[in-house]
Amino acid sequence: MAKRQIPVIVLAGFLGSGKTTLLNHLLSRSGGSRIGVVVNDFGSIEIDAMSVAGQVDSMVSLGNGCLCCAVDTSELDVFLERLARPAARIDVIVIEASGLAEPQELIRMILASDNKNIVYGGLVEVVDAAEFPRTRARHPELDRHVALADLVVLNKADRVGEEEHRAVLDELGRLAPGRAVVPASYGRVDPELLFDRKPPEREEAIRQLSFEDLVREEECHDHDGHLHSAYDSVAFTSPAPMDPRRLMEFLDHRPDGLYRIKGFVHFAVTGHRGKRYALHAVGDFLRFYPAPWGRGEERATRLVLIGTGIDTEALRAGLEACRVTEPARDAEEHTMWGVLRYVHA
Ligand SMILES: Nc1nc2c(ncn2[C@@H]2O[C@H](COP(=O)(O)OP(=O)(O)OP(=O)(O)O)[C@@H](O)[C@H]2O)c(=O)[nH]1
Repeated sequence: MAKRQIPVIVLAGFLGSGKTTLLNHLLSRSGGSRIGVVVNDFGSIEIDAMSVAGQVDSMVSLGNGCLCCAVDTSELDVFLERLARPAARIDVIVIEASGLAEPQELIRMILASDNKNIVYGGLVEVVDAAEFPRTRARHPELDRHVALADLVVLNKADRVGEEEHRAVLDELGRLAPGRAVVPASYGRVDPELLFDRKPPEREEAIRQLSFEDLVREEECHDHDGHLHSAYDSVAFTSPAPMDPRRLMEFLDHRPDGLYRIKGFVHFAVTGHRGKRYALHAVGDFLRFYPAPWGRGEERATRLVLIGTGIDTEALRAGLEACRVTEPARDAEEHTMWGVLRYVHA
């Protein structure tokens, strides 16, 4: 009997659309299936790797740079090999691309892989319902990403009204005719949609795509047209706690081009020292998510800022100015009020 090949699914979507959230949902709802995960961060701190729940033995992380350019087929193969070895007992592999990756490059790499144990399993494109019209206007290449998708997840349905939702759905229908578009909130899709999707016509579509992609391989290695070529990132780490008021001042005045912030913040404030504040900014959206620090986890702030036309040195200096450098007692609780405004969903 032929050995079953492990499907490799590419999970893509623009910065902050909800890929890690969807991945965590899949991991928590995988039932008996074992999911191998490859995460890829644009910044040099592996925030995504730290945000993927409970993955230790079946996750590999490729930090610093988009997978589509920073890694070539043979390097990706090494990681896929690790996950696809029989001892790992993996049923499906999900590659979470960075929010600025070119999905077609990843697909091309998977199709060009020498690994006989894996097979390309499709592209899932996550779309942020609230941001899509604006993001698309700035990055028309997103239309192409949506058009390549086998499944489009229209995420953050909770953030838009009925009319806006319908308009984005219609637009996606035009961009990816005949493709499944699944509305979701917090990435809560039925895992069956991803793991068990093999209608015959899809295989044909993939074959055509592979041919085109491989023929265009040379052109594709000119990365100037890639989404990430216009973006810069700042990675900031500080063992010193952050001053909540100064940090809020910094966040409230973040420049327009600074589209995405993610990571964890350490505050030395009475009643909050034991909490790791996950921070997410996506466009105008800003949220903190407090959760206890892990046992033995180093208390430090680790942030990645990603944007276009940003002054990276000024941003770094701005964050450095938020550090509490003088050793003192914990700050009083009311200094956290500005942060707490952004805690509830
Ligand atoms: N309101 C709302 N927020 C969501 C939803 N899905 C994700 N988020 C929030 O959006 C932010 C970004 O989510 P992530 O899952 O980190 O997005 P991502 O695509 O992995 O981000 P990058 O890796 O930076 O590209 C987080 O604050 C999430 O909690 C949703 O359906 N509704």
